[in-house]
Amino acid sequence: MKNITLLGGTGSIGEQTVEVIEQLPEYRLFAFAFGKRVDKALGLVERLKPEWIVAGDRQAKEEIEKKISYQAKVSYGMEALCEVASNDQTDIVVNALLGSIGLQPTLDAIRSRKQIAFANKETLVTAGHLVMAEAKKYGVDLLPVDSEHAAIHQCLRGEKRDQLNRLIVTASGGSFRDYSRDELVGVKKEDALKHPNWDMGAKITIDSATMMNKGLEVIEAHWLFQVPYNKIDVIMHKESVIHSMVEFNDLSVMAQLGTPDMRIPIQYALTYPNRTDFSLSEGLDLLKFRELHFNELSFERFPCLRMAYEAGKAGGSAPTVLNAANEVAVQLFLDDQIIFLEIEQLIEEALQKHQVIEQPDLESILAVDQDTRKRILSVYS
Ligand SMILES: NC(=O)C1=CN([C@@H]2O[C@H](COP(=O)(O)OP(=O)(O)OC[C@H]3O[C@@H](n4cnc5c(N)ncnc54)[C@H](OP(=O)(O)O)[C@@H]3O)[C@@H](O)[C@H]2O)C=CC1
Ligand SMILES: CC(=O)[C@@H](O)[C@H](O)COP(=O)(O)O
Ligand SMILES: [Mn+2]
Repeated sequence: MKNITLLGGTGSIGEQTVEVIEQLPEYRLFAFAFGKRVDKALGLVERLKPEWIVAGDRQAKEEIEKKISYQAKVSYGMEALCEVASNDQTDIVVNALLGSIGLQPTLDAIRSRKQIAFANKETLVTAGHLVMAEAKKYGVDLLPVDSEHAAIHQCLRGEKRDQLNRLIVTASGGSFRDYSRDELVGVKKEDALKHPNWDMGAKITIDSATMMNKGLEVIEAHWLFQVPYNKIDVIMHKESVIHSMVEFNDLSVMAQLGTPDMRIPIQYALTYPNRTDFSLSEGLDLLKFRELHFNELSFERFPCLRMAYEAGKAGGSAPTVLNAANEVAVQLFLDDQIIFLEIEQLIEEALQKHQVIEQPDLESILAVDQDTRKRILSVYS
């Protein structure tokens, strides 16, 4: 039996992870961490009865403690998140947290040599150099849950890394794929939240619409697969059937295809290196699509993608600023404090004002992250 600790259990990936675990007889949910959504957490923990529950704050802890129908250890806050991610009983940590808040629990899970199923891309964007150095030191594999990275991971299985030409990451185009720059001016939040192919959390759905999601994924791919930015291409593929591709030196291209259902890559990461039957959705029926489309992505139309490449190539603390500014700007948009196009403006300004620190340590990363957020928020409070 494998004990799973699920961080971000009330989220879109978290809830789908619970559904996957319910179908896997050799796996049990040992611990469940969430933020503020107590009633959602309650419904999920009552299904799988984890021994340990970690809430985001004291209020959520006290509330869930009162409502829960069985005996469980309940704690709260960052220290508890790190403790649960690294404790002896955990075999696999699923990091489905949203945002750079996932950095410290990830480092602690790595240092305790846990298998990690990794969805929390912001952590790799904010401090990829620290995470990968620790992963190397402790011999831990980060098994990608993000669909593009799960695809690349599968395309690379058994291949020699020095025979890789480039990664080709696919992008759906998000909610406003066919809009011109002018048409983006008056877009509504409700429309931005309608992703054409995936049902996901609010933040990543907005990231898809700005194309920052693909930018974050380029940086995530750089770190996970140790590939330089000039060997990572992005291509628009509106159907999200091909999840990504790898080109090798003999010009063979490997692609991974599948129904757009995140439970498939979640199960892949949990069961790796095995594959197990999957019964939660229908297999891919290419005849339903008949045609697959591919288009160029322009940096003029999608400046967030340009900024992500630039920040990734600049390195040091630049991606930390990119990520923190994006997290704050998206939240301001979701809170109706800014319009859609101001998201990219706030990020651009934050990057321009920042003096890049080379090889920042954890303390510097955390300071840059907080400072970026504070500077932007000071204008809106
Ligand atoms: N959704 C998807 O299909 C995909 C998501 N990803 C990535 O996976 C990650 C999660 O995405 P998604 O599931 O959509 O996000 P959601 O917003 O749906 O969920 C985020 C989770 O993180 C928890 N959380 C947030 N802040 C804290 C905190 N301070 N302490 C403890 N828990 C916290 C939330 O708790 P609560 O809600 O209770 O406050 C929630 O459980 C992101 O990095 C995203 O980019 C990658 C590929 C696909
Ligand atoms: C399901 C998943 O992995 C998301 O990151 C998805 O890729 C979003 O789609 P786009 O960013 O391509 O619109
Ligand atoms: Mn993705």
